[in-house]
Amino acid sequence: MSFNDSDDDVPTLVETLNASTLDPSADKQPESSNAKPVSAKVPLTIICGFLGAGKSTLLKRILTERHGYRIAVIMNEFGDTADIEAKTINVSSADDPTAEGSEEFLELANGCLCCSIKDVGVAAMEKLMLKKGAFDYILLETTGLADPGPIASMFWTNEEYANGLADIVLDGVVCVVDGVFGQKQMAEDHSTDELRIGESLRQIAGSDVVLLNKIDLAPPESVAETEQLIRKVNPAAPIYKTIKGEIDLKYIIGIQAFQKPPSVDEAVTPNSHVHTDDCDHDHDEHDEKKPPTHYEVRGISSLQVRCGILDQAHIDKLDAWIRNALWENRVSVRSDEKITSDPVTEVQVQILRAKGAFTSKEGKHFVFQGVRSIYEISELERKAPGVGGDTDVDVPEEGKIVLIGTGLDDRVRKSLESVLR
Ligand SMILES: Nc1nc2c(ncn2[C@@H]2O[C@H](COP(=O)(O)OP(=O)(O)OP(=O)(O)O)[C@@H](O)[C@H]2O)c(=O)[nH]1
Repeated sequence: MSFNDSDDDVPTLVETLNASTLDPSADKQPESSNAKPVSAKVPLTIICGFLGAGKSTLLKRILTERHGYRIAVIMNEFGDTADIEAKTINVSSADDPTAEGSEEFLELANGCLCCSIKDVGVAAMEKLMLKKGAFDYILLETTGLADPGPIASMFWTNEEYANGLADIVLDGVVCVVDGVFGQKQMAEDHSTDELRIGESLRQIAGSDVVLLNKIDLAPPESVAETEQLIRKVNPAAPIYKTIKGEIDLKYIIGIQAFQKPPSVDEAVTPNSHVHTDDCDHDHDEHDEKKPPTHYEVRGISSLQVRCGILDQAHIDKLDAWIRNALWENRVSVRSDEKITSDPVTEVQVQILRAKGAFTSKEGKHFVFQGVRSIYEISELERKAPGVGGDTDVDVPEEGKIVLIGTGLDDRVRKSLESVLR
C-alpha cells in the first residue's frame, strides 16, 4: 500500500511497486552482459551530493566500468523542483520543444550504450523512455543544490505519469559528500524555508547510501568526524569512504533501497549526539552519565525505535501514528505534568525520510518506507533481484522504525514506542 497526501486529496491506495527483475538465469558476475532486466521497469538511481563533492567523477567512473548495464545518464537541473512541478503539470507530449535536441547517445569503449540527456525535466525523461530497450538502467545526477526528497518521491510514486515515466522504478538515492569540505558545508548550510534545513543535510537525510569521497585529501581524523556527523543525521544509510568514487557498484546500483529493510548502523547508539547552537537542552548538564537521548545536527535529528512482533491492532496504531506524523506533521506526546495539567499534547515534526521493518503475528515480514509525506508499507519479498540474479533478502531479527527529520525528540520517541508496545 502507498499513501500520498498531496493537495489534500483523500489518499489513495496504489499498487506496490515491484522492482525490475533481473534475469535469474544470468551469469552471477556483475560484469556479465547477460544481467539484463526482464521486467518492464527500468531502475533509476539518483546521485545527489554537495557542490564539487565528486558526483561527475563517480558518474564517469560508472560509465567506464565493465558492468554489463546499458546506462542512460541524466545530468540536469532536476534540483529545481519548481521546474519538475511545472513540467509535470504542463507536459503532455514527448515531443515537447523543451526536450528537443537534448539527447546524445554514446557508444562507450566498454560496450555499454550510454545516453546522456543534458536537458531538464519530465519531458526529457519521457523522451528518453521512448528509447526504452536501448538501456537497462538510469542514473540521474542532480545539481549540488538539489534536495533529493521531491525528486525521489516523483519516481517512487510515478504510476500517474504517462509516456513512460511509470516504467521507471526508483532503486535508491546515493549522496556524495566531500571529505574535505563536507563538515564545513553542513555547518554553514542554511535554508530560508520553513524547515531551515540546508541542502547538504537534506541530501544526507534523503539518501540510502552515502559516499564520503576525496578521503585522499583529508586527514583521517577529519574524515572520521565527518563520518560521525553523517551517521548522526542518517543512521540508516551505509557510508562508504571513497577516492574518486572508487566503489564496487553493487553497493550503489541495484540496491533496491525501497524494497529492502533498512540497515541501521549499529555504531550509532541512542547516546550519540552532536551539540550545536540549535540544541534545545542545557549543554552544561551533559555528561557521560546523563547522555541526551537524541541526535541533532542543525535542527535535524533521527530516531530509531525497535519493536517486537506486532499484531494487527499494533500495526493499525502504527499506521495511524505514521499518518499523523507524515501528513499532519504532528505527534501526540505525554506533556510535562509540572507545566500543564493536560496529560497529552501535540508536538510539531517534519519527517524527511522514514524507513523500517517489522514482523506480524502471522509471520509476515513488512518493510516501511517514507519520503516526506508519502509512505508505503509492503510485504517483504524474500527473494530480491540483484545484479546478476536473485539474492536472498535478510529478514531482520527484530522490528525497527527509523525516522529522520526535525522535532524528533525524546517525547516523540516515547510516543512511537508506546504505540508499538
Ligand atoms: N583528489 C581527489 N580529487 C577528486 C576526488 N573526487 C573528485 N575529485 C576532483 O574534484 C573536482 C570536482 O569533482 P566533480 O566530480 O566535478 O564534482 P561534482 O560533484 O560533479 O561537482 P559539481 O557538479 O560542480 O557540484 C574534480 O576536479 C575532480 O577530479 C577524490 O576522491 N580525490
